[in-house]
Amino acid sequence: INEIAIIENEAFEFVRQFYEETGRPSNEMQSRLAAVEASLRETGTYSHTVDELAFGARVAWRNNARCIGRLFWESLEVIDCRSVRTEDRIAEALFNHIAFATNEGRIRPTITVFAPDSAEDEEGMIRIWNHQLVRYAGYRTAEGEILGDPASVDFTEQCLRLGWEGKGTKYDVLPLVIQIGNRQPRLYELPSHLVKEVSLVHPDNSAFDELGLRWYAVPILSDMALEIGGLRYTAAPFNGWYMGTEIGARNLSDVNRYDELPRVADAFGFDRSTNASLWKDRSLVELNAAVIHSFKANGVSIVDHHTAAEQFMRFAKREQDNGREVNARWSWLIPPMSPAATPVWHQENLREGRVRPDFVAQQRPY
Ligand code: HEM
Ligand SMILES: N/C(=N/c1cccc(CO[C@@H]2CCNC2)c1)c1cccs1
Repeated sequence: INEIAIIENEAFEFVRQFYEETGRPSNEMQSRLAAVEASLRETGTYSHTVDELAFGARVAWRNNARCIGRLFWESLEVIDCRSVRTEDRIAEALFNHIAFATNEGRIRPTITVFAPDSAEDEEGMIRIWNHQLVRYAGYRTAEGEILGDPASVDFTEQCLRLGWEGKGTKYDVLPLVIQIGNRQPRLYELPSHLVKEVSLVHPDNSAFDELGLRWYAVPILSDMALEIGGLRYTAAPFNGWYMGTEIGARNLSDVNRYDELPRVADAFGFDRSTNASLWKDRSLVELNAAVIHSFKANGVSIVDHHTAAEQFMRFAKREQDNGREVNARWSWLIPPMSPAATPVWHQENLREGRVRPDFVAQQRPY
């Protein structure tokens, strides 16, 4: 019973926020509140209207303390797939998400929302096992080395266990793994024409191009839950565009990721015998410059960390002007490269609290 009371509190708070923030009449709010209460009493759950769902997804983005890209929260494209109930049709919807969001490179921030874990005719919770819809495999080799992305080793081993066979290259795109309830998870290879990738080249140094570095165009997070008004959407993949440092200062440069800084340094002839040459810093700058240059040259949306930081400051100001508190975690909002050279670094009064709607981490399904 108290579980229903908790859902009811969250539901009423969300419905009130929806009607007030969108300027809908209060008499309509009252009748909506009564309908939600009746549904909770009869079935222990309720359903969002399409407008409530879209508003909730956008506000969840606006609320997330760790996102630097929130200036554009109102333009999120919301695809309602709550009626899609088979693995095959979920896979089809995910293919459509990739194509729609990629948009030939003019990336559209998009979320596809599948049924919540409390849906009435539920056949079981829907989970996408992938961390992101597009990501590279990581293989532990016989010599104890890792080929590909070390961050993907566990998931890759699950895919192999479930019957997938990778090509065994450094940049193998992983399959989708979709599970409903505790049924056998189903695997779906991504059609290659859907997966846009960017080969990384440097504007001033062709020796860099010989490194053969590349990355995929669109980051589509698929393992977080979207919580709105007491309902939990356990499969709600969402994408924006990349901030360059994610690829250049973490994914390709972390020692426990692709660890490419030594090879970048050698392509520029930096002195790697001493820290004092700042060869790692020089390599980070050149690698990140190559990422931004290559994405733009290929017409793929990307934002540099200075522009992204300025956009966040504009977002924070606009929220304050609208009388809303900004939910923010400083340690995530500063970029991993030249953080003190961005205005976010010097922003003192950033606070974080528990807000809803929001995106939340969920337990790994494997
Ligand atoms: C439009 C361009 C966007 C940019 C440039 C951007 C940038 C970022 C960056 C750099 C991070 C930190 C990631 C990390 O350090 O690993 C982040 C976190 C996050 N972003 Fe955004 N974002 C964008 C759009 C979105 C959208 C559309 C959503 C959801 C609708 C979203 C939700 C989140 C969430 C939930 C996190 C925290 C993830 C976690 O806790 O692991 N972002 N964003
Ligand atoms: N640019 C992005 N970057 C990320 C946003 C959220 C999470 C991540 C990856 O998070 C991993 C888990 C925690 N750090 C790495 C990356 C976006 C992905 C989806 C929408 S925007």
